Amino acid sequence: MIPLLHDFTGTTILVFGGGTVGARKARRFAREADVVVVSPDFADADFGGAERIRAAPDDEAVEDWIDRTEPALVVAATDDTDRNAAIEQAARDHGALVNRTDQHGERDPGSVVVPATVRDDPVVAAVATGGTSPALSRYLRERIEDELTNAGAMAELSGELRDDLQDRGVDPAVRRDAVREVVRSGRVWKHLDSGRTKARQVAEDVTTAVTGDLS
Ligand SMILES: C[C@@]1(CC(=O)O)c2cc3[nH]c(cc4nc(cc5[nH]c(cc(n2)[C@H]1CCC(=O)O)[C@@](C)(CC(=O)O)[C@@H]5CCC(=O)O)C(CC(=O)O)=C4CCC(=O)O)c(CCC(=O)O)c3CC(=O)O
Ligand SMILES: NC(=O)C1=CN([C@@H]2O[C@H](COP(=O)(O)OP(=O)(O)OC[C@H]3O[C@@H](n4cnc5c(N)ncnc54)[C@H](O)[C@@H]3O)[C@@H](O)[C@H]2O)C=CC1
Repeated sequence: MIPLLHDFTGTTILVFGGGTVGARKARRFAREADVVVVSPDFADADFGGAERIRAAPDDEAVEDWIDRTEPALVVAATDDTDRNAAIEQAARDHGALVNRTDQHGERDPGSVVVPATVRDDPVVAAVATGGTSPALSRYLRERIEDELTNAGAMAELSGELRDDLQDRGVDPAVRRDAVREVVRSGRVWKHLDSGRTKARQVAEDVTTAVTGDLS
């Protein structure tokens, strides 16, 4: 399985099942999508501000919910395997992506897996185990969390320098070397701890060492 990134901004995501698993997925997706959770009852958990609707849809009602909400992704997180299978089929029939939470192993196209995720925006890292050991995904996610400290700031800083070099017409090969040096520079990383202004100065010194003085 190959991880891809998907932008769900402006879409609706429909979750069936209000247990701890439904809550975790709702939280995950509510950061950028409008999430609707349909379930006869709800765990005492954080649903990330998702809209909660109390209902216990049968297979036909599942189809109605999907028709009505036109979701980009449907999450099947009920505790009923047959119902989850019907939810998967209905999502497919509607051309939506589907996340079966009660299965692991091979998947058909359009059936997606949710990895463990670490963020320091705009940087994101994901861990999955091919469904073999979600507990390990979680543990590895915890272990790499610290690795991403300041990665977001580094992405923004090196992105700005990349744009600057592009604007100044620097040759692509030189530009690439300069940006590579910046993201690998221990000094730039160190200064990101204490603020962006100094880090930017140090990063500019690093790029100038590669490009020569362009002024
Ligand atoms: C296939 C997949 C489908 C999907 O949900 O997309 C799936 C399926 C199943 N999970 C089960 C169990 C657990 N899942 C977790 C945790 C997470 N599960 C997540 C993803 C995935 N879970 C996908 C594969 C990802 C991969 O490839 O690794 C994470 C990473 C992402 C998220 O959910 O947000 C999130 C950690 C988030 C974080 O902390 O960062 C824990 C750990 C815990 O709770 O502490 C346990 C208990 C321990 C254990 O079993 O490992 C069961 C068995 C249920 C049963 O026993 O009946 C099934 C069904 C089955 O395996 O058949
Ligand atoms: N993917 C993952 O990360 C994990 C998946 N699982 C699997 O996920 C499923 C859900 O796990 P939990 O949240 O712990 O279970 P749970 O039993 O706490 O929650 C299931 C929820 O589904 C609701 N439900 C039942 N029929 C429904 C219907 N027709 N429509 C909508 N909602 C309905 C129930 O009322 C309940 O609120 C289980 O099948 C379990 O095997 C379990 C742990 C982790």
